[in-house]
Amino acid sequence: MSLEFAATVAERGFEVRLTVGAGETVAVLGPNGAGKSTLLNLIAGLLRPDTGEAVLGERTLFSLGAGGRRSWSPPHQRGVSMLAQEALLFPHLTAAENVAFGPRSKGVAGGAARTLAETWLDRVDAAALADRKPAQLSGGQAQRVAVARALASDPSLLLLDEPMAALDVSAAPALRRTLREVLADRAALIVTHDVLDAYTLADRVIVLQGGRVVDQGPTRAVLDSPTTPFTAGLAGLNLLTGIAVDAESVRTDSGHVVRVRPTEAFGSGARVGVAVRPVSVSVTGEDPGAPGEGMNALSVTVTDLEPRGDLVRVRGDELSADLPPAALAALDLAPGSRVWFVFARSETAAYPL
Ligand SMILES: Nc1ncnc2c1ncn2[C@@H]1O[C@H](COP(=O)(O)OP(=O)(O)OP(=O)(O)O)[C@@H](O)[C@H]1O
Repeated sequence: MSLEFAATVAERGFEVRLTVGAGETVAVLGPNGAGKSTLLNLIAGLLRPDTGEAVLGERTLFSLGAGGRRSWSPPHQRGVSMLAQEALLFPHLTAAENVAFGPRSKGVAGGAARTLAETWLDRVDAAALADRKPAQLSGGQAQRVAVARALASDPSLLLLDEPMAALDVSAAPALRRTLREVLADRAALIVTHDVLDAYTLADRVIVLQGGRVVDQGPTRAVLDSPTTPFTAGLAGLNLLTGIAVDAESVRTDSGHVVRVRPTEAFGSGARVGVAVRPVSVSVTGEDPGAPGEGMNALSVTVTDLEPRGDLVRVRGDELSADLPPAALAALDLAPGSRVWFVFARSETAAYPL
């Protein structure tokens, strides 16, 4: 079943229109305060928008026009299930009783509800946990049971609010695998801060910022060619923005001319983005002079240094470089150092914004 959604909430500066196709999983990305929880709460019926309309399959979730027809379905009549960061199971019920609770409250008889609960627990690899109380479950196990509970009521749309966020890193991969299976043929929206979730679980991503959709499209397309600094940061890419001089060079907003891999995707004068991986950027303390045809050398002031795994990220005004610690020691870098960031034209991807 598909979702057509449009809503405004003036108090929060929220104005979003989106669709989720039948069987499609859409990841919702965005910085803190972007409106991700607001979006889920509007769909779930926990928050009423000022204006807008949402239709899930044949069902109108709300229709609140200025003047026109006004309707509003309460949360339990929406065919929507929400999976939160915490499993939020009823502590006095067993895992199976927790899963059976939704079907029971819709009138499914005890035996049938129990069978349904066992089927769903089995689907999420939690059959062995059926008779345990929540206090006897690990965080990952409890979240698995919560997935079964969310699906047992056969929702038309599943909402997931950072479902892996509260789990320790060792429990997250197994739950991600389970979600990958259960989301395969299901309409779902997943709010996440983790780009891995977007890559592994979502067909499409929507990027929210300041209550608006600032970017959307197939996951790979959005993350490979980011149009906002936020999306570039998520994708682990540098994003330079500027105006195309011709098919192979771009004048960045700060006035550098960058040679890019030639492309026919835009003409001169177009507004473009140039993505470069930080590992493709090297740093030198000596003025490289005029670099070769295929190279770029940008004079940069170092703003900060941040350890990232085996590498250190050196941030400059508009670009970052990831260097091994030994290379860094040889350069004697500190915030305020003047250096040159060097990268090959062949390591860039330029695209219209
Ligand atoms: N209960 C509330 N009353 C009024 N404004 C709110 C309320 N909750 C959130 N807001 C505001 O609405 C905007 C969107 O917040 P929201 O919680 O939806 O963002 P988010 O993307 O989920 O952020 P985070 O990643 O921090 O959870 C923010 O400006 C926030 O301050």
